[in-house]
Amino acid sequence: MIRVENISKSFDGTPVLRDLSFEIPDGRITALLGANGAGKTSCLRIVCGLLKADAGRVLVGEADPARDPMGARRQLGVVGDREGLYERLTVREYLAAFAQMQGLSGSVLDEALQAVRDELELDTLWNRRMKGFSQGERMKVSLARALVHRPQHLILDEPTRGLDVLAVRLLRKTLLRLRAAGTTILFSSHVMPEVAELSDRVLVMAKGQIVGSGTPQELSMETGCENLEDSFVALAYGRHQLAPAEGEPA
Ligand SMILES: Nc1ncnc2c1ncn2[C@@H]1O[C@H](COP(=O)(O)OP(=O)(O)OP(=O)(O)O)[C@@H](O)[C@H]1O
Repeated sequence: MIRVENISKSFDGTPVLRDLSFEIPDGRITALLGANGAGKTSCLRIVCGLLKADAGRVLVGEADPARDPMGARRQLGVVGDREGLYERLTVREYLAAFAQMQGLSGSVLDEALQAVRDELELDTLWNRRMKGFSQGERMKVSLARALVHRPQHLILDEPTRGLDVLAVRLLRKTLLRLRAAGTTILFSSHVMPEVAELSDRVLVMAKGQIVGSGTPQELSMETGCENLEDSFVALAYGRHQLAPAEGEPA
């Protein structure tokens, strides 16, 4: 379980996260939705221990990333939205280095590498240097890196951005398999059909606060809207934004 308790964060005196609290249960896929600038990435970076909150506390399992970064990192896999890869390394070398940093060695390391190679269909990329990798290839490597140490918790910031259909399907299949195995999954996205299809629970964020949470169906009932996109607009921007644009059918 991931628990966020009363987190606040400001940049240069401007509040970005305001007394934010929520829980992410095990064995479920939770989506974090919010407008551009709502604070999703800042929130995820705090959960991962990459950014320090001004106030409040996070628990990843039993570990607080601010006080016990190594303990939290062992239980966390992270797929960020703007990360770089070490382009001179082959995929195998890169994943082996990360797995070693997580304390894996010997036959355990070899088995972990083989497992992500098979699961993420990395055979043809395995011994290639990563320079020039396409967006989809980079996503596969990022996901493999996040999963190589079999973490209980997985955090993904806009994981499908720029991916083609097959890459999205592979990601979706992987997330569903991890959910079935009990993994705690939190991802941010702007793609409503994907969120509606994949997530058990949705958190809607606006101006650094949670303004709605529940299953997509619960959010529809709460807002009286037919679909997740309209529910999101009503919660995040206000119902007046649901009025049809000029030229659109009412
Ligand atoms: N390091 C920083 N320094 C100053 N301001 C920052 C910093 N990081 C984020 N911000 C600001 O905090 C606000 C929230 O940004 P954040 O990236 O968390 O939003 P987001 O919901 O992930 O947005 P998007 O959907 O556009 O990626 C924005 O106004 C952003 O400009």
